[in-house]
Amino acid sequence: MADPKLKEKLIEDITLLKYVGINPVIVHGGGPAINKTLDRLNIEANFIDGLRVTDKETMEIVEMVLSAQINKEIVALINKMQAKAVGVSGKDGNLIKAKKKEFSDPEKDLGFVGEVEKINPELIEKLIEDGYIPVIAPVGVNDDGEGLNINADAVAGELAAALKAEKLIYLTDVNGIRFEAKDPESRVSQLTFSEIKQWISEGKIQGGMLPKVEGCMQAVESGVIRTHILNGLVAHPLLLEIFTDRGVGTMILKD
Ligand SMILES: Nc1ncnc2c1ncn2[C@@H]1O[C@H](COP(=O)(O)OP(=O)(O)O)[C@@H](O)[C@H]1O
Ligand SMILES: CC(=O)N[C@@H](CCC(=O)OP(=O)(O)O)C(=O)O
Repeated sequence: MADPKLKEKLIEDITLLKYVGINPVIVHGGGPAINKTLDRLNIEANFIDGLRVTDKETMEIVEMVLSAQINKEIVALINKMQAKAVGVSGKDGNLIKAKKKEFSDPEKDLGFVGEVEKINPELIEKLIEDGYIPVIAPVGVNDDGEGLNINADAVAGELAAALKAEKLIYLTDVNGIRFEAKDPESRVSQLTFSEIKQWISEGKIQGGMLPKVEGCMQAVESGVIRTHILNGLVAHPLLLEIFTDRGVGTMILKD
């Protein structure tokens, strides 16, 4: 999504899906954009296990960049293409009820980082019914109405499960899950739950790929029929996956 041309092409394909009767729901991230703004403000970005350490000041930036900047950029692009989009964060309609993410190690405190407690999908269902493409920023809300920063992959998995989506598709910067993370030729077209658990324990799946496979497994357990991890850096990944038999990316399956 950092490449404006690729972003536009992708959004075009999403509007095409809507046009032919499929109901896409977009969950976006924005880690690099948050880092850029923090850098401009001379605030240091810190991560523990791939999650951003989010103090109050950082949370203000996270919410601003995700909900106001990235979200509205995507919404405006869709609307420009004659489709209808509405952008929301987890605060709207209590869409993403969240609680602070706690760790067994009490030394580990990420501040305003949350995990999903409950998705209230009614608002999204209503928007779909009315012909809109919902665009969702991964900010949750706690019981006190405070925003919590949640990994976008985790939100997408939870949301697909709550919506009983037919498909969950993660777009990333590699051609799928690989036996050797750095070797594109070692991509596998399918991976089962037990293989995933094995690969995680052997360190073959790690870093940013972890929340994606976890999201896929959770979605499948909740009734989502197909889950995929695809390369967002090639042309038309969604169309290839949905409308052709070409095996792009990796599909996650139950054993
Ligand atoms: N087995 C694996 N196969 C492919 N990529 C992997 C694997 N294990 C870890 N990764 C890493 O996961 C990254 C994708 O996650 P991430 O950087 O969070 O992407 P995004 O920003 O698209 O969500 C890849 O660039 C790769 O470095
Ligand atoms: C808790 C946590 O780390 N939240 C992420 C939310 C955005 C995100 O997930 O963006 P990407 O998909 O680009 O990584 C963050 O602050 O960067």
